[in-house]
Amino acid sequence: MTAQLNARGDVAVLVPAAGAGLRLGPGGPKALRPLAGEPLLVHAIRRVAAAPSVRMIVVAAPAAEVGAVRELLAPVAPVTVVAGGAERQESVALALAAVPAEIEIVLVHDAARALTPPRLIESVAAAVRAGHPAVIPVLPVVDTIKQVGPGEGGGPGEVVLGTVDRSVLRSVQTPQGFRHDVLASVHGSAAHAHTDDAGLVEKAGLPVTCVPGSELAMKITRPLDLILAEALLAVP
Ligand SMILES: Nc1ccn([C@@H]2O[C@H](COP(=O)(O)OP(=O)(O)OP(=O)(O)O)[C@@H](O)[C@H]2O)c(=O)n1
Ligand SMILES: C[C@](O)(CO)[C@H](O)COP(=O)(O)O
Repeated sequence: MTAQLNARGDVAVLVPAAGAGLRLGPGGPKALRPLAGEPLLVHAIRRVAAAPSVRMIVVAAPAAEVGAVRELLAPVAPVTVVAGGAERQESVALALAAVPAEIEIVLVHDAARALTPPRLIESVAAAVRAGHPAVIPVLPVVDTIKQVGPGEGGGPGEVVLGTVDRSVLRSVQTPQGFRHDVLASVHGSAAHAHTDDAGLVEKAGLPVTCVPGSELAMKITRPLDLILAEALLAVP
């Protein structure tokens, strides 16, 4: 049976959580590492489940942890847990296969963006509901961005080839939202690896619409991010 939250919701949220977390340093799978005493995945799922549009959550867990993740999340929210794959894209495809056809809006959301507020989930879902086939939350880029290449003579070090106009660049977050048929079609025909799901939609020539992202949706990637996330949790 499909685990359901709000039966009147029209959104399924896929939560890829099968990554190793290599950039976080030694330890278990990232989604299961603690933040203020609870696994990152628990923080993430609690916030997803609090978004009123969400009818179903599918978590892609590390293959060896499927049972443990089911037990961990049982008191948090009704979730479907599947085994993830070797790459994020594969984990998303495996989770997508568990979503029934009648759910028309599918969001893909990293477990690593554990503090994403429910209102961002709602705003992405609303934009898909309004007719956009693919929607991403974005933030402006704050650093100056340089394009670099190998130095002369192929020696060590890089040299700057140019400065990119940052006013046209955006930092991309999750959840990314899609019409179910669009996401299924681009994942079904994906020939190349992409770092996000919207990349597959772009490749298929469909428009991807941006909505304002949130600083709270930061991706916990490196050790400093855990410290920042803990500080953010302490903000009333
Ligand atoms: N094979 C994979 C790889 C990643 N992910 C998930 O995709 C999200 C974004 O990935 P990232 O934050 O880069 O996590 P990791 O791949 O675990 O990080 P690293 O590259 O440092 O190992 C995470 O929630 C991660 O668990 C996944 O489900 N399956
Ligand atoms: C999907 C994503 O979070 C958008 O910013 C990001 O691309 C995932 O990062 P990864 O390092 O490729 O897993």
